[in-house]
Amino acid sequence: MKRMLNVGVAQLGPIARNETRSDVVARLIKLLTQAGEKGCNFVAFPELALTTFFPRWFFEDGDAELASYYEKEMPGAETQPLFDKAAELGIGFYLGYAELTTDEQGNERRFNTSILVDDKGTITGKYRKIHLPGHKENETWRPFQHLEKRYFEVGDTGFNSWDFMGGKVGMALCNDRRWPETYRVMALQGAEMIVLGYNTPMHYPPVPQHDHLQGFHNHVVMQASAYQNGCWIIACAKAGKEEGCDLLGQSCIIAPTGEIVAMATTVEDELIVGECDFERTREIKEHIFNFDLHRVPEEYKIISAPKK
Ligand SMILES: NC(=O)N[C@@H](C(=O)O)c1ccc(O)cc1
Repeated sequence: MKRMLNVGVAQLGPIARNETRSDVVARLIKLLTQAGEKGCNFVAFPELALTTFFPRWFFEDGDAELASYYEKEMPGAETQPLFDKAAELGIGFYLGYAELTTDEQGNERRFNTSILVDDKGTITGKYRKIHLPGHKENETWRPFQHLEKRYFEVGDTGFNSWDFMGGKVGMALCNDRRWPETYRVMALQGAEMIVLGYNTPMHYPPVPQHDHLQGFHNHVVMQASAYQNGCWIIACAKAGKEEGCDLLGQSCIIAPTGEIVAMATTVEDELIVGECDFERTREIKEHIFNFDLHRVPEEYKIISAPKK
């Protein structure tokens, strides 16, 4: 049997602050249906795909609006229709959302989370974002905030690779994609495809002279990482002008050679598709980056030493 995913990347345009979950889920279902018509059996949605990107605003702890952005169950009442439609169409998917959970001690925990759902509608894998960008306190000098470090804990799942729909698939979220370790830790577990969603502001307040490089940095890290790890990379943006903040588009499918094989051309809801053959990872994994033959981990120890 061919080990292949027909991938749809369902880029989203902006989600307004007052848009309801049900309205957003209707947009996701529309893209999912288009993907089905194009023969896809897997669809990637963005990071925090169910609401506006709320870390751009400062909220006091306990604020009701802040609380409204987290999912207490997955699927919940508003997301169940997405799971139902995907299972009906036989499409697996990746979805990012804000997760609120209660641990065994009764403490509330908040994570920036993604899941892999298979073509039968079963949640196969969960990932909680590890590289949280931004800051914790209200920094009023910024034109907008980036309070992921306030609203989420560092993920406790680690980077994993799941047996998923014929291949080995891993997950990451947004800022994780800038870090080489993200991909290498998954590739060392055999990952053949890494799926990730992102919300990337075009304006980077601490170093604005890099604003024009957002698109370049997005692709340079992912193309190099696809090649260096012999993986497909599926990258899905939430894009466009969201509540006054410009977000990068350029959602893409990157082959294990590092080549971009499909890319979004708008900053709106847009589906791009590509055939991803897991066997193509062998062109890289068995040759130039054959880890067993050519890696020299004895020389890399400093990378995993604890921070001073
Ligand atoms: N949602 C994200 O993880 N976005 C990040 C990224 O694009 O890597 C990011 C990084 C630094 C910032 O100051 C703001 C946003």
